[in-house]
Amino acid sequence: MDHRELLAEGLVSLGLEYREEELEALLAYIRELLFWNRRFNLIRSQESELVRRHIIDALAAVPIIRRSVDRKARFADVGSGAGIPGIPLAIFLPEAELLLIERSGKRAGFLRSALVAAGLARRSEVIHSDVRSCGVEADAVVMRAFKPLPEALPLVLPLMRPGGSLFAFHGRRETIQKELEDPLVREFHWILHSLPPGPEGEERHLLQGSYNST
Ligand SMILES: C[S@@+](CC[C@H](N)C(=O)[O-])C[C@H]1O[C@@H](n2cnc3c(N)ncnc32)[C@H](O)[C@@H]1O
Repeated sequence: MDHRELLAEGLVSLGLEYREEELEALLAYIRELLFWNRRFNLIRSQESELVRRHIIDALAAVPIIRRSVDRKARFADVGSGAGIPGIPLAIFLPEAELLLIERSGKRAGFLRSALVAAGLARRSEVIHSDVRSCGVEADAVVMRAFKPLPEALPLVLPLMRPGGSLFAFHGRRETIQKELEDPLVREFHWILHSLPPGPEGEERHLLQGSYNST
């Protein structure tokens, strides 16, 4: 199957309706990623796994995010790397604003090109910075394969606007339970969503967190 067919199959399996322009934007992003990947090794998994392991995984969160975040919200993808989950999500959240925070210069360079390729340049920005010093605020923070929650929360909390949400892509429930025992993690209110399993049947979850500082 080619990328178009894999994307169409994955979107149908998620029950996510799509328009041709969204599929084209994803394909343009994939082309840019594969082009840069030859030089910079942006994604570790096989090219054949890119769609199912990374892009469909990110898009599985779209229905949950659409239900719980304002459609004009500003999102920050922390430790965006190759643009996952921020870029696929922004393609399916057409009124959202997107900030991609990435400290690696070569990845930030790729991300700038990818935003143009995917037609997102008008409502998105790459922040080439360590998250500790990025100085931005967002209504929703998304992160995937960034750091375990006890390490990540002190870094992302200063970015979150009052009443904001955090969406952390996660794997096994057992690992999540351990992270939820941490004192700072326990100060958040969490909703645990099960996502469809990965290509090898791996457990996938989305943790939705909110923080009440009062
Ligand atoms: C394992 S990659 C995950 C990338 C992507 N989110 C994904 O799911 O494929 C982690 C990324 O976070 C970035 N990163 C790690 N610590 C960071 C920090 N303190 N500030 C900004 N970016 C950071 C790394 O440069 C790397 O690109």
